Amino acid sequence: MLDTDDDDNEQQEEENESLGFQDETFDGKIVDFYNGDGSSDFEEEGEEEVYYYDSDGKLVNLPDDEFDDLGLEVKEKGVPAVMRCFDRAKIYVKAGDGGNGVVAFRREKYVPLGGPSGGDGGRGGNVYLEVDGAMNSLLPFRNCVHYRAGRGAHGQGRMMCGRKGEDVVVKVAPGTVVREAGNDEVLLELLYPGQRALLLPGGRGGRGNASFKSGNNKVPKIAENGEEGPEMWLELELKLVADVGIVGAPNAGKSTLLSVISAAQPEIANYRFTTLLPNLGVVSFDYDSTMVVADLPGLLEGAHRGFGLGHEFLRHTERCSALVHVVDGSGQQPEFEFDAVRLELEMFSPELAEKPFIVAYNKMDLPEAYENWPSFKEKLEGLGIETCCMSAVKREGTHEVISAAYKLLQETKEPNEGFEGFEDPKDLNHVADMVQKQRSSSISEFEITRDGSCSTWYVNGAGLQRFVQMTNWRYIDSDKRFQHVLEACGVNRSLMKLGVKEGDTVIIGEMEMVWHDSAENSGTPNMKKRSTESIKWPHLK
Ligand SMILES: Nc1nc2c(ncn2[C@@H]2O[C@H](COP(=O)(O)OP(=O)(O)OP(=O)(O)O)[C@@H](O)[C@H]2O)c(=O)[nH]1
Ligand SMILES: [Mg+2]
Repeated sequence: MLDTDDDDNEQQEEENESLGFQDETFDGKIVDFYNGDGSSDFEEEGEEEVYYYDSDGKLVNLPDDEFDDLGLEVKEKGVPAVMRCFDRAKIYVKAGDGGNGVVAFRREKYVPLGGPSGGDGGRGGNVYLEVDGAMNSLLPFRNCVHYRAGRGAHGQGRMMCGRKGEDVVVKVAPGTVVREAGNDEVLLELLYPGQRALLLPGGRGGRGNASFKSGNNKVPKIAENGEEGPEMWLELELKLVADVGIVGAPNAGKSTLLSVISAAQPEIANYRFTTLLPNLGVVSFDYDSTMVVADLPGLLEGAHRGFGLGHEFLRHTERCSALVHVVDGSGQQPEFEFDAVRLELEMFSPELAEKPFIVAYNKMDLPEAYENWPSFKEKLEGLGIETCCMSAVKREGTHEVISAAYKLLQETKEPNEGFEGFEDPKDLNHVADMVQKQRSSSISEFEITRDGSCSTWYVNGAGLQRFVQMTNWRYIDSDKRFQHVLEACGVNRSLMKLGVKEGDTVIIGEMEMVWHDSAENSGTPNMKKRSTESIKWPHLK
């Protein structure tokens, strides 16, 4: 019998550990932060200390104010991986490179001088972000982090242009906020199923020699490389789009309420933290009036310090217009439980605490809840808080609760507040427009810097770097065109003004060049590649 108990205990401990419960043996006694009935062991023993996990994972106690001074990050501790990953993700996206153009000449019987016929390369594939209504988390990004669009096919003879690269469509959940990694500025808010944003346009295909034909040069032996596709690391953050959020302590009956009022089937069980990820349900009253309700994980006293599941998930309520606060009436002190959860909401964000809410006193079918109800009601009504009682399991009073929530919603809701700008699908492409604008910057905009030893010059300019990258040095005429462009856009002049000397190194984009004061046959200043092979400069981005 004893053995079985021990086994059971061990199993429970393991479960708790994986769930992030903060029961821990400390100084030989069991410390339980929260007893589930609104009381805590510290209080019963008259202790005021705060316990936290230090860097070695040991439980230490500290007075409250000193704890705050420490600024410790304990939130993530013990939070299950599934919870940590479902609403934040970091992904890499890259648009496809353009295909290369080719040099070819038409050779045909009875067509003696067929002329250049090298086709252009195909455009690289684009990267799109699309809202998938069936997704409710960002968990798929745990397994797949890199998204690359296909490269365009190379051009071919007979004026044949290359095929366009395959697009990549990254599906995200409704309510996903997109930022560039390391930058707080929001790039996109993807709210409604079906919304699609062009994020990165594919690289342009390189031109084949047919495109270079001109009156001066009727047999051009030149073709371009395809343009490299832009790349980016993105940070995705999910903020669920719901009208009403159900909050409350663990095991209060939040999921049961959602299952009764909507067709959602969240997991319901008689233990704390059954719900680890928020669930959404659609409540419909009649044909036109529906509202989306989110059932959130349980909130504990001390959640802002990382107790229980922490309170990170509360940001999903930021888009809710109203809250339903479910209180377990069968607990020993429902008022205490109510206050503790309210305090956590306030600590998370003052705006959240200011959202209109109603209190749903649950489990009225149990005698202890029934007995406590009058005093609870009296206390909250004294504070001017709207309170309803219900038994979610027996489906009694739930309609009143949800009707009251709907009424609150009607009073407060401002449709799509703050996101009107993104409603127009054209606006969703503003990131792509920005990337495109950056890429098409003029080659005459550049800046010249010089390193400490004075013999290396760096020419920086997006347009110029792109030109260097697209120059295909295998073709004879490329070098000539390169020299001509440098001359025309003023790089040579600027370098000479700054005092460049024979043999100095000039770095443009990924290319390393050597400066010559006068070229062998022309007598004009010139730059030559360091070797016949293109030398990629490793430190430059
Ligand atoms: N007697 C009674 N039990 C209820 C009632 N509502 C919920 N329960 C029970 O309370 C337990 C917890 O219910 P859940 O709906 O999982 O509670 P929760 O608030 O979602 O819990 P977490 O997800 O763990 O935070 C389950 O065993 C339910 O059957 C009720 O009105 N009366
Ligand atoms: Mg639940």
